[in-house]
Amino acid sequence: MISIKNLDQLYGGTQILWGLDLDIEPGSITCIMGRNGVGKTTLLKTIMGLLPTSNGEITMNGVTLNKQSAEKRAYSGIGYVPQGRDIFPMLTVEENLRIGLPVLNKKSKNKTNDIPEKIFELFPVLKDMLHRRGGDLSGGQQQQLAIGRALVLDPSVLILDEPNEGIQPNIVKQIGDVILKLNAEEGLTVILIEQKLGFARRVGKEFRLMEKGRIVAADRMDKLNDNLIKQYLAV
Ligand SMILES: Nc1ncnc2c1ncn2[C@@H]1O[C@H](COP(=O)(O)OP(=O)(O)OP(=O)(O)O)[C@@H](O)[C@H]1O
Repeated sequence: MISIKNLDQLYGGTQILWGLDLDIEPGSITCIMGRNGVGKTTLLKTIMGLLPTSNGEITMNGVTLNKQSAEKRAYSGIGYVPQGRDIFPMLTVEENLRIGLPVLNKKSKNKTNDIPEKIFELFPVLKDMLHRRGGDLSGGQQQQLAIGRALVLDPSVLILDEPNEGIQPNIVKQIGDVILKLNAEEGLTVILIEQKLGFARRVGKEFRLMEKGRIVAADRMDKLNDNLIKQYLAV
């Protein structure tokens, strides 16, 4: 479904991604893993169109994304939850969630002013906190809001950049449960950067290990062995 071929990415004169190849199958949950600074976030931002594609090709369902804006990619069904969440702190939870409605309405025949009930079923806390400002929520609640906001767009692919960074274990568990449920029940394709091995093993079906801007190992999650961990993940 998403296919990346020979992708280079540079910041100014510094090359970060080097001829990177990556295939993401529909309905998969793929953990992108690797030490700090290997280019994981840069890869996700390039898939999302937040960085221009320097060289190489990114396609989704056979359509080339290279020249499409991030907004167009969101319309095409790619949801993105950035590192650090990026919710609007001065807007209420409801206002944060409503931001996705114009995209949803453009995609579907049934126009709505209502936030899909599904979001509140997945994250009940968002209903309880509907009128609170985003900035007043805890870190874990903000992460749930950021994921909820991405899901309002009804994406077919959800991209998450370290969703569990700095979040308490019970909310990490809930986020994992939501990812597994959406994947099992709706076939949602998920790509996430994950540093926590336990979470990656529980939720991920596939792994891709990165080093120095390249994918250096790719397999099913049950094949992530101690040698690979030692070589590419241990610090
Ligand atoms: N806007 C930028 N301008 C210049 N260099 C950047 C920029 N953003 C990231 N870099 C550099 O690109 C390299 C890859 O960064 P990136 O954030 O993609 O890595 P990462 O694997 O996601 O790391 P982490 O696990 O620490 O988030 C790093 O050396 C980083 O310093």
